[in-house]
Amino acid sequence: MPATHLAGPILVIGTGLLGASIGLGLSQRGLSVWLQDPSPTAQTVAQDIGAGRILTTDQRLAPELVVVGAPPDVTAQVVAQALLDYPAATVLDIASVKSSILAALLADDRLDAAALARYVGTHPMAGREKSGPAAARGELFTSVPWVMCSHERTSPESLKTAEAMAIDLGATVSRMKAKEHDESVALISHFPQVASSMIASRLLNAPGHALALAGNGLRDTTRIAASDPKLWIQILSHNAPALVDILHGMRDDLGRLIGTLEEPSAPGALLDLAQLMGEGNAGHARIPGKHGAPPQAFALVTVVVQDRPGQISALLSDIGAAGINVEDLRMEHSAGHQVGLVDVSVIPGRRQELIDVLTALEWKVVQ
Ligand SMILES: NC(=O)c1ccc[n+]([C@@H]2O[C@H](COP(=O)([O-])OP(=O)(O)OC[C@H]3O[C@@H](n4cnc5c(N)ncnc54)[C@H](O)[C@@H]3O)[C@@H](O)[C@H]2O)c1
Ligand SMILES: O=C(O)C(=O)C[C@]1(C(=O)O)C=C[C@@H](O)C=C1
Repeated sequence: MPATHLAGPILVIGTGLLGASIGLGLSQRGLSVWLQDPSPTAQTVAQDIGAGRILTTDQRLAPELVVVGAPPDVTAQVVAQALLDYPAATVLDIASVKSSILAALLADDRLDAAALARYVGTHPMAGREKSGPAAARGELFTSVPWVMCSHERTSPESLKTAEAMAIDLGATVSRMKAKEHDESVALISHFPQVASSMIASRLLNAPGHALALAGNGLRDTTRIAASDPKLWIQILSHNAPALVDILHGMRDDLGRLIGTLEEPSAPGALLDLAQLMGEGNAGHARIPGKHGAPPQAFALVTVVVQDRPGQISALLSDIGAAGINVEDLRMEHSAGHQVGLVDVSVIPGRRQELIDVLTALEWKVVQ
């Protein structure tokens, strides 16, 4: 069983995708996890998948840590109640926005300095375009950034407990003030969500024969357009000012692009397009790799697999048996074909060895 830095018990309030994933990950580490959600279905499914045990109303608990996994709109209220109900516990939330929740807690006159000292606002930079506990994954947080937004009154002990949980779940901890966090995620999370939704909304009236041609370009840019609108209207409205600044910049770029494409043979038009694409290349190259490694730090090996059950696990077990760590994995299916392409990312020093091992085992490696 993996080591843990926590003692438990831990209470997760709000057992949807994120809450149940946290419960699952901590339970897998042998910690005692309790679950609570106003939706009886959400807490039962979370319990059924192994995220912990449902806390009944007559049970008394003295948790070391309370994790609030509720939607942003109600997070401050649930955190405040948990601080009052569990006077010895650290209480953290994982909502995607931080300033509005902190402001509501600081303004809550039921909470004294000692209570506020036990609150830590946090945000794991991991999720899925699905919601609810059925989509939960214990390993969701492996190698992802987890931001700690302590405030002026947060006690060092509570910050340490919150960080211990993130570390236990395999995340990389970083620290930021709430405002700096909200401005950062407006750019790297909330704007991409809006852009993806806007691209996908162009497809509403697309003819079937055009959609039939959809490849990975469209799939890559629209995966998160399937995200839950109920959650995102809360996130976007709580972080509106930071997002509006970015959208103004995007509007300027779009205006420039439209102007250029309206007269593509005008002098300088192609240079303008090249500049726009080049700026995109440069921005993309700045996205860090896994573990905060420099971009493109991993080497890619592409393997052809038959489209039948057990192929991926057979491939992964062959790679594991060779003692090579898989840093990332992507699968591509070609419509109508009986094969798929699996992109395996490994550290560059082991790429050739992986190709040799897989080729010897008669896997078809695309060179
Ligand atoms: N989905 C993501 O990708 C992602 C990633 C990082 C952080 N977050 C944040 O995590 C939180 C949960 O998101 P999710 O994706 O798990 O949503 P979800 O819809 O899957 O789960 C939310 C759960 O909260 C419960 N809930 C509703 N009102 C509640 C209340 N008053 N008290 C307690 N529980 C309540 C719901 O019944 C539901 O089970 C949100 O604040 C979100 O901003 C989401
Ligand atoms: O990968 C996804 O599907 C996500 O929605 C993840 C994502 C992100 O933008 O990276 C979305 C919102 C959360 O607040 C944190 C993470």
